[in-house]
Amino acid sequence: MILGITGGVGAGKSSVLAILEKEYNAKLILADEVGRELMQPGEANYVNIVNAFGKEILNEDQTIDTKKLAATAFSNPLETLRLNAITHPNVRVRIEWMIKEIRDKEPDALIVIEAALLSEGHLIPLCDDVWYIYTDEQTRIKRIMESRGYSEERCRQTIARQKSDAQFRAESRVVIDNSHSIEETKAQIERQMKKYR
Ligand SMILES: CC(C)(COP(=O)(O)OP(=O)(O)OC[C@H]1O[C@@H](n2cnc3c(N)ncnc32)[C@H](O)[C@@H]1O)[C@@H](O)C(=O)NCCC(=O)NCCS
Ligand SMILES: Nc1ncnc2c1ncn2[C@@H]1O[C@H](COP(=O)(O)OP(=O)(O)OP(=O)(O)O)[C@@H](O)[C@H]1O
Repeated sequence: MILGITGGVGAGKSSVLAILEKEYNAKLILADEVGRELMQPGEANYVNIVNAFGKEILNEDQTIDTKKLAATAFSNPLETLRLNAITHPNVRVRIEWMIKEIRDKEPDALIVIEAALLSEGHLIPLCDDVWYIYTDEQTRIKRIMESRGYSEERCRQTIARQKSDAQFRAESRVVIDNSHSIEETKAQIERQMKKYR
């Protein structure tokens, strides 16, 4: 079965993934990691990104400077759409390949795809179920400030740029509330996993 995991920055997606891997032997696919891999020179998205955003985004060694790309691509919504239109189709194709590879070795594997942009990347149709990892905003901000040293202002800005709580809920079937202890989150995961047995 394929499970999609989505949610905003610092909501606890990675923490839930770690539990699924350790306790349920899940095979993990991280969409952002796939996206970054496909931006490397010689990979499927490299040339199109450089053509769209210019040689100014390159490092001296010709790799893409992700900070420069982010500054241009996230400067306005149209540029973001442009980047997503270039990257998402190949990300999806690569993820479909990864699923096939996992299933060739282990037909009954639990496969988990993690993406904040699960719906934008057209990854929801690949999933048998979708979980939204929810943490109340105040707790998220506190955790991100502590773990990543971001200012409160930067946390709020990032959250504001992402989809709203209502949007995430609308595209998911299950809500995991990670606002409390990790043990409480584990118990919710266990309840869900029991339903699939
Ligand atoms: C463009 C990339 C390389 C920039 O990486 P970098 O580590 O420098 O920055 P990071 O991701 O932390 O983002 C930098 C800043 O941009 C903002 N930002 C990130 N993503 C988005 C977005 N989609 N829309 C608006 N702002 C965004 C962040 O809030 C942050 O403040 C990176 O965001 C990336 O790889 N994006 C594509 C990922 C992808 O294809 N995922 C697959 C989804 S299906
Ligand atoms: N239930 C919890 N109790 C306390 N701390 C938690 C809990 N869940 C997650 N955290 C901590 O909060 C921070 C953010 O969690 P995590 O990295 O899992 O979020 P994320 O959704 O993967 O974020 P991003 O999308 O930015 O990668 C981490 O430092 C993590 O250890």
